[in-house]
Amino acid sequence: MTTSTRGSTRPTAPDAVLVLEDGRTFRGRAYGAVGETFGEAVFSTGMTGYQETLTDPSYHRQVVVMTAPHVGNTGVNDEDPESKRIWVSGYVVRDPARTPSNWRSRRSLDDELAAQGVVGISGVDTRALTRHLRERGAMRVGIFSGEAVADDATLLDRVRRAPEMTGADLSAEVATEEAYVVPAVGTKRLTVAALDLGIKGMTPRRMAERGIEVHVLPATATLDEVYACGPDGVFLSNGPGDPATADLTVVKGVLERGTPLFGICFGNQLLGRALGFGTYKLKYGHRGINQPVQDRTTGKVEVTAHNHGFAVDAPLDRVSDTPYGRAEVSHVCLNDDVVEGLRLLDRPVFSVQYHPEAAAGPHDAAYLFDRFAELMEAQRA
Ligand SMILES: NC(=O)CC[C@H](N)C(=O)O
Repeated sequence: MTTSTRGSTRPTAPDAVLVLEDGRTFRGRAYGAVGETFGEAVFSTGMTGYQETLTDPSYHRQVVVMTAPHVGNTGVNDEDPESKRIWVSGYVVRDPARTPSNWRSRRSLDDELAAQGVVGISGVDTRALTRHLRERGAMRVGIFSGEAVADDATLLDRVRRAPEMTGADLSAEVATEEAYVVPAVGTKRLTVAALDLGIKGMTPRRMAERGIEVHVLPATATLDEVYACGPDGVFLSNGPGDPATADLTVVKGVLERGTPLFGICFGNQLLGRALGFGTYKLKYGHRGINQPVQDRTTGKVEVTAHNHGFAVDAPLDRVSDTPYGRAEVSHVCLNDDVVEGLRLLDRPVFSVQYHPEAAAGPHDAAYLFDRFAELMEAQRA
């Protein structure tokens, strides 16, 4: 490990080009690894927390455009990653830090991206690119640098042959292969079985801090495997891909048994589908750490972290009858009225579309982990 925090944004980095599937191109310099990459172009409005974004498994197969103009200022540390590696398939920034500076910094972001083989591009007018994605919607993209650069028509053809996000089944590609346990901090109060569909590291930690022992299970775990640890509750994690592709057998099995259930993001979408609601692709999604959400059970507004491109299609104005009892939309995004949470009225089951684990992000929604613990304790009593 190098302890140098000097910047290494190479003044001589090769030319790079970003090609969107609708034919628009942006030119810049290679940032991180030199080569080529493909994915879905999405933008994140977070001004801090780039390490948490890069290592969130939900970003698998997405090329993330940062709207904050300066990226990499605090370098890369060993404490903030949300998983063992960077998952974004590409990274787009305007003006990378030349000299990262922070007491925790170990390396520059440029070096880290290169070491992990992540192709990026800098020097892009990310404002223009973001406005384009807002108007036209998230779409496929390719980044090409060094020897991968060719004429625009050839590159465009390759972008158009890359797989789409709609219909992508990706959880098993990012989830743990082996089950593991995150022990409770202090006295153990409860046990949770957490289905890893692309879980962020902070999520089991937030539960552990509340005296919960978390058994993290592979995405492919069966219902018997979920119940093998004798859980007080079941957790459905965030994750990449299209929720319409997910197998709902375990979720439905948990709902039938009436076990307390909490889901985040992909987990909210799976719960929604198990209840009989549809999911659909948003035009350009919500990504960032400054999204206003209202908790309709208390009326309170919270500022929250988001990363979702799909959403649940459930009525905002009435209670719905589902195979598992009455359900309602518990949280809503104040920017666009997108469903941000669901809850059952007759069973200890709820979920949110955003990220109460707050890594990185505001901590307004931490109460949801307390709510989960209270539901499990009430069920036990
Ligand atoms: N963070 C997540 O869990 C994302 C869920 C899903 N892949 C989406 O884009 O909506």
